[in-house]
Amino acid sequence: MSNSTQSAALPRTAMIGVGSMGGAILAGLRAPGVEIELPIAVTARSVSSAAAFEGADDVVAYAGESDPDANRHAVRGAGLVILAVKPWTVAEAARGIADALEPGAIVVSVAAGVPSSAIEAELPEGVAVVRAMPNTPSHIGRGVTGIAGGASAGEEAVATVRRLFETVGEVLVVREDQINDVAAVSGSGPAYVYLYAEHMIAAARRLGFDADQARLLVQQTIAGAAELMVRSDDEPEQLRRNVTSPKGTTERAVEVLQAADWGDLFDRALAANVRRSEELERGE
Ligand SMILES: NC(=O)C1=CN([C@@H]2O[C@H](COP(=O)(O)OP(=O)(O)OC[C@H]3O[C@@H](n4cnc5c(N)ncnc54)[C@H](OP(=O)(O)O)[C@@H]3O)[C@@H](O)[C@H]2O)C=CC1
Ligand SMILES: O=C(O)[C@@H]1CCC=N1
Repeated sequence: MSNSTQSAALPRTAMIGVGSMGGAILAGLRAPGVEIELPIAVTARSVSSAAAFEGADDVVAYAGESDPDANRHAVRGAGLVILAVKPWTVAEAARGIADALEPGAIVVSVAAGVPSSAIEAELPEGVAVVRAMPNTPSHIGRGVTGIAGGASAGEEAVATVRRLFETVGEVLVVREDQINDVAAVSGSGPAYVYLYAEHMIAAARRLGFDADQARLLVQQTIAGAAELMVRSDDEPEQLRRNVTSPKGTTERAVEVLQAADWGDLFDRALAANVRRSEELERGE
């Protein structure tokens, strides 16, 4: 990797689809201090989604509903193109932009269950395809993204995509056959945390706290515990033991929780997630 690849501003970037995930990456890219050639071009299907960017000087938005060539307009002049549409529409989106892509463009797909080969089949020679599996905390620069180059992607393309996702959090380069596992752990992971938060808030309310009180107690507990885990050299198990005084109150609650066999529960949940990626790969 050359020094210029490491230090240069990110190239002009187009984002095809700017919903939950595309929007989170975009928010991270628009944060102060991120060096990227502007404007970032984004597309949505509906006029109402694109209208959210009216008046922005760093983003230009197109809507397929009013402009059938929206995606093609967006990718013109872009060195990086992020496909952030639903998995079952990725191949069609790639086909639609194929002849408008800049030579040497890098196409990054964040879709679950869409192999790079399926995207490469729609694109001209010389376009590098990289898979990425980010997560929504990218919105605040705290994402984690697994990336894997397809057969068309050389080291430099993977390095550029790495720099892209490093602007919105941490990056792990993996083999493409590990992307489904990344989706199961960290791509979907925030949902598991929010599910835990939902249940803790509901349980706190049943103890008698009002909605604001319950939200404050649970939100700050999760945020504080997560930040402590990130900053500490201790493993989560030790951090748990630090809370669990012998013969104390935590011990009793943890005993109840452990009885639910979380190991088996998480094995089954992650396996179900991976199976869904495999179904998507088969077009189901
Ligand atoms: N959500 C997540 O946490 C994660 C999602 N992913 C992947 O990200 C991808 C997008 O998921 P998500 O963001 O949740 O989905 P959303 O439904 O939130 O967003 C989809 C976006 O695509 C737009 N869109 C639909 N069709 C087109 C089209 N033909 N051309 C341009 N834009 C179009 C939609 O526009 P409109 O708003 O007008 O409908 C919307 O902006 C999926 O492939 C998913 O696997 C990966 C990791 C995590
Ligand atoms: O639920 C999904 O399919 C996407 C992929 C990972 C997170 N969200």
